[in-house]
Amino acid sequence: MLDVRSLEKAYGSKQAVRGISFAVEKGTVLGFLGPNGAGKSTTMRMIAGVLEPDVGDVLIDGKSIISDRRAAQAALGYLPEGAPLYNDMTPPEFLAFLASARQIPKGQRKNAIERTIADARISGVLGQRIGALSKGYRRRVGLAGAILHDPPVLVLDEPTDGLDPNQKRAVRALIARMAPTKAIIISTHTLTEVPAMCHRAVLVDRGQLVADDTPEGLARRSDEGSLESAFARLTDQVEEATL
Ligand SMILES: Nc1ncnc2c1ncn2[C@@H]1O[C@H](COP(=O)(O)OP(=O)(O)OP(=O)(O)O)[C@@H](O)[C@H]1O
Repeated sequence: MLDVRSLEKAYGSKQAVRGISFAVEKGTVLGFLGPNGAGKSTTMRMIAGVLEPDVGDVLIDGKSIISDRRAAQAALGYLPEGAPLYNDMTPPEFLAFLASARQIPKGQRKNAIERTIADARISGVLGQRIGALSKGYRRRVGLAGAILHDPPVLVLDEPTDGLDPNQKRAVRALIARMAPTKAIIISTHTLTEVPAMCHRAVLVDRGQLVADDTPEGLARRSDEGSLESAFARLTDQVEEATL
């Protein structure tokens, strides 16, 4: 359902992504892990079609993000890092705006917005301006925007960032509910939530993929058998290089 092929991206002389490939099938939640600066957000932005790769392509539901971008983006929901939102709008105004931009048929918009408000658990803040919401609620409104058109592929850059434990649990539950019918990629720095949330984990380091395994398989690659120690071992050189 999502096919990431040999992506490369440089910012000037900085090679941020150096040939990343992986595929995600329907029913899979993939944790996209790596240290700060590993290239996760850059890769996710290329998958979402907001940043053009220097090399490579991404197929979303069979459509190329390069040569058939509109069709590919129609099959994709993307929550960017620190999601940009329209601060003067209320959440329903924002969702109505997106429903129109996403060309959801007029007769289906009300239902889509109501379903999304319930799924993202934002019914308590519908009358408030997005700019006045707490960070956690803004994150959930961003998530609502990503799932409004019920896309088969979701790319979520740190969806639980800034949420309190209850909200984190609600987002994890929402992802679990959506998982059987979608291919989902989630980046997170909270390794403890990976086994609970993800079927597979891809670890990137300095722009390259260094592991692609189940969370349990990844954890077994360290002597201690924990995800934290496997993460440290597999990305160790970067830690030393930056000390
Ligand atoms: N717009 C940009 N211009 C120049 N360099 C950039 C830009 N965006 C990212 N980089 C660099 O590219 C590399 C990869 O950054 P990226 O944000 O993709 O990493 P990340 O894995 O998402 O990191 P984090 O976990 O800190 O969010 C880093 O070295 C970063 O400094």
